[in-house]
Amino acid sequence: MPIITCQDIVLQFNTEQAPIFDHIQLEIQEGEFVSIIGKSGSGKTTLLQMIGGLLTPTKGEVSVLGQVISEPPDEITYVFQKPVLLEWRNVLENVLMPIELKRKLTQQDCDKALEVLASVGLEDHQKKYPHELSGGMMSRVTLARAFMMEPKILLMDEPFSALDAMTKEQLQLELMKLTRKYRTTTVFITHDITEAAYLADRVILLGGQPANVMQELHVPFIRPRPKEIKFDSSFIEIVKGLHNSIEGLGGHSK
Ligand SMILES: Nc1ncnc2c1ncn2[C@@H]1O[C@H](COP(=O)(O)OP(=O)(O)OP(=O)(O)O)[C@@H](O)[C@H]1O
Repeated sequence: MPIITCQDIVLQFNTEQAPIFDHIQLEIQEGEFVSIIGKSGSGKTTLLQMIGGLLTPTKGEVSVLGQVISEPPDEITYVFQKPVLLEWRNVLENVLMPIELKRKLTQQDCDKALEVLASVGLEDHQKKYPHELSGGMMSRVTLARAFMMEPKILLMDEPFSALDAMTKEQLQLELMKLTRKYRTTTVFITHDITEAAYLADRVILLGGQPANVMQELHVPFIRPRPKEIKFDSSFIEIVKGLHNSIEGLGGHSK
């Protein structure tokens, strides 16, 4: 059984506007890493919000673990483009926050937080406050906090788009390791086609008006992947193919 199912999704924000989606059908399997690409305005964020239970479709259903959802399910954690950290809490306290919102902290929680911080290279920065961190470090804290809850499903909306190329590459590797370690099903929005193909088992291209899935492409390399695969000729062919598919759709590129 798929862990996420979008069945015949239509979404209309208001009656004066045309629908955004045209009966979208989508299934995501447990443990799968799916990247969503598409031109600006093609509905990537809106689709992610529906999967996350933040928006309800006008027609059709979104199911998570076999249950039709009407609110954000507990199994889902969201990571946004801009790191959202509490300024008055240090790195460790920010990472522990989702647990604290649910229950009293234990020593095991602190040990776990330190372990997750170590896996994103922040073991020596746990006492720092957000204003003392670089953009890449803030993204790492956000990643650590997301994995602290060991979410079954992680929804990520352009999480690395504001980072420089080297930091982005490092975070891609860390994300790949963490999703494997915790067997996290991940849906990842990006405008970076190389990033989409590098991280994902499957790339989904949204397009059209109203939008639908225009192409689904399985990336035939075992994960986790070394970063050098980006220079492999068969990988480059995949990226080129996706690029041409997006170009072929018309509309605005970002
Ligand atoms: N709250 C809203 N009310 C009305 N229309 C909306 C609303 N939110 C989004 N839209 C419209 O839905 C469409 C899809 O928007 P969405 O933000 O999902 O696209 P996107 O592919 O994520 O874009 P980008 O790549 O620029 O972030 C756009 O035409 C947008 O104007």
